[in-house]
Amino acid sequence: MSKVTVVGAGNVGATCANVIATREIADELVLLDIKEGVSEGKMLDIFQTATLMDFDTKLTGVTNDYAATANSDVVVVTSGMPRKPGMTREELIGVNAGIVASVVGNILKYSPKAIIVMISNPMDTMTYLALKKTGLPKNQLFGMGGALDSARFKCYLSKALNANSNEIEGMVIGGHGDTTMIPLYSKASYKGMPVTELLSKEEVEKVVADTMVGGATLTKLLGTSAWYAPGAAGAYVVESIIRDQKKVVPCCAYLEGEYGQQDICIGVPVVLGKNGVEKVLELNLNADEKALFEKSAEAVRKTNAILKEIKAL
Ligand SMILES: NC(=O)c1ccc[n+]([C@@H]2O[C@H](COP(=O)([O-])OP(=O)(O)OC[C@H]3O[C@@H](n4cnc5c(N)ncnc54)[C@H](O)[C@@H]3O)[C@@H](O)[C@H]2O)c1
Ligand SMILES: O=C(O)C[C@H](O)C(=O)O
Repeated sequence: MSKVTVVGAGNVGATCANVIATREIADELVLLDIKEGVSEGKMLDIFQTATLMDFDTKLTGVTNDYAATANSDVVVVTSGMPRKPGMTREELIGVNAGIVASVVGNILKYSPKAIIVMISNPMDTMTYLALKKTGLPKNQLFGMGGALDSARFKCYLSKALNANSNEIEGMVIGGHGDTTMIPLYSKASYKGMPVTELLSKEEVEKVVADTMVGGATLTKLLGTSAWYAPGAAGAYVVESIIRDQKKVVPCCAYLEGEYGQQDICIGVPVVLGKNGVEKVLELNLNADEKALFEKSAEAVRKTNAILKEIKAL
């Protein structure tokens, strides 16, 4: 029997729960929020699609009742404020640091062995904060950003190539920020053909730029940040853990020397299985990509430093 909890029943949390339920990724699913009745209502609404969508995941919605989350195998943290148009993710640090710290403490009281997936923004820094606060081993807590950014990269590549996005390989590493993401176009391919041989330099540059501001573009269109792809990306990483699929997914993992970095959580390809982050894969980056990774890590470190200034760490 597998059990998953999603904390935060807002746009991303409820979408993630909906995908987990409809795809029957877990036997049991709990959704928790501090807003009275919201999780209960959303889970009842999802339950009422069971006969229409043909699934039988056991669903529970609770208001701040962590006892109901006990013995979860995986917990997804989506609680916190989303950005508004014109804001960066980093500006959310002050509000979200307190929320994330209290949520992970509560989760561990009832599910000390749960694999924790951080989604709240600024995600790289929230992952670092949660890891430092809890002292959990690095396999047990990581952040989701690269799965989403890579899905966006493949979406923009498919548009540029006029090709099926499922037949495109592509990965985004680095920080989950408008200026810190690194879409690895040199390694992206369509059916084994490098995209750099299929698109002009200008076309590739546009795909990269669009990917990096993928979240900001949607925030401008929607008035708040996106949820369908973020929620599905959350469910995707949960599935790899619950089903021990060993998928290679770029995730925000704690580095101890890999990619020349120490004491930082940042996006790199990892193997995701029942133990969470089971391995960090070291890609052979070219000189430009290495320089971009260093710059990205520097920016993430700058945001992490704010945690001390605001006394969150
Ligand atoms: N990492 C990513 O790829 C990614 C993608 C999308 C969104 N996000 C981030 O995810 C977060 C959620 O986004 P959203 O669009 O769902 O926002 P939202 O406002 O729709 O939902 C957030 C929910 O968190 C709840 N919440 C707040 N404090 C809580 C607490 N202490 N305990 C439990 N629940 C609490 C709120 O009541 C609300 O329902 C934001 O920080 C956003 O920036 C990250
Ligand atoms: O853009 C945001 O602020 C939310 C999220 O990080 C995203 O990329 O959709």
